[in-house]
Amino acid sequence: MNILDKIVLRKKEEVAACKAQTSTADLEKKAAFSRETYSLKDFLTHPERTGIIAEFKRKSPSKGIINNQVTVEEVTMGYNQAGASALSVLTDRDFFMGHDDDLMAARAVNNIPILRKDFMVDEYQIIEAKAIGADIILLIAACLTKEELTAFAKLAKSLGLSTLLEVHSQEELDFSLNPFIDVVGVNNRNLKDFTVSIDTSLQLAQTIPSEFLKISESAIDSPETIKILKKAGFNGFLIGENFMKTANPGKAMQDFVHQL
Ligand SMILES: O=P(O)(O)OC[C@@H](O)[C@@H](O)c1c[nH]c2ccccc12
Repeated sequence: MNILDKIVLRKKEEVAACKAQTSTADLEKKAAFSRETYSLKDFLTHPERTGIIAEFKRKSPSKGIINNQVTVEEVTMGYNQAGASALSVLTDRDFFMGHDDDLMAARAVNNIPILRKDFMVDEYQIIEAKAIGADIILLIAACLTKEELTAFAKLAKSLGLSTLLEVHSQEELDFSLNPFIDVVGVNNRNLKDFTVSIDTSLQLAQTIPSEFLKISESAIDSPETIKILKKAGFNGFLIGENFMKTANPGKAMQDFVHQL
């Protein structure tokens, strides 16, 4: 079984356990559930922001521990000050050492959009995303059907959340677009075997319909790469490890941004 299948299998068990503990009616009573959300599109195109979606990630299945020494508050505030258009916070526990509490902590100290970085397999998690203070959800085409992608993005829209659709191939792009999607992300990392290539973004850039903003995700480790991706038409760049692997991720982002 590939790693993505393993994560999805585990996620379905986890969601079933959460549902048994907390009803959606209870989630809807949380203070954050009724907050005004920030729009990903607005912040990606804001002239004073960099287009970078900067990620807080302690650990990943492909790299193991990346950084377990920093706090989510210091890192996300550093990213925000360095000009991030949005923040991405992993909330998956078993494979990424993340937690819903991390997102809530980031929410408390930042006024820019936050992506709940997790594997969405059930509508429950979208209501939960709003209840913990997220603004954006990720829908991964590699683990959802066309019907799920439409229903999930539609629900997100009705809650005021932005949807980032993640694709890795032309086949995925062909079946996964729908009118409720806000932004299309091309993942340079294949989630089934962990191989990475920026060419994935460069190739798919041509065929993403122009009404969608485009972001390139993963394995971006130099300002030079951003310049190439911008030329290819990308509006946003999701970066995690390159900043998280340093002792001061906010400072690392600031230095990176100065070279753009
Ligand atoms: O750390 P990187 O290589 O800069 O990648 C960040 C982000 O793109 C990556 O964490 C990611 C992209 N899509 C995902 C889906 C699930 C978990 C993680 C991801």
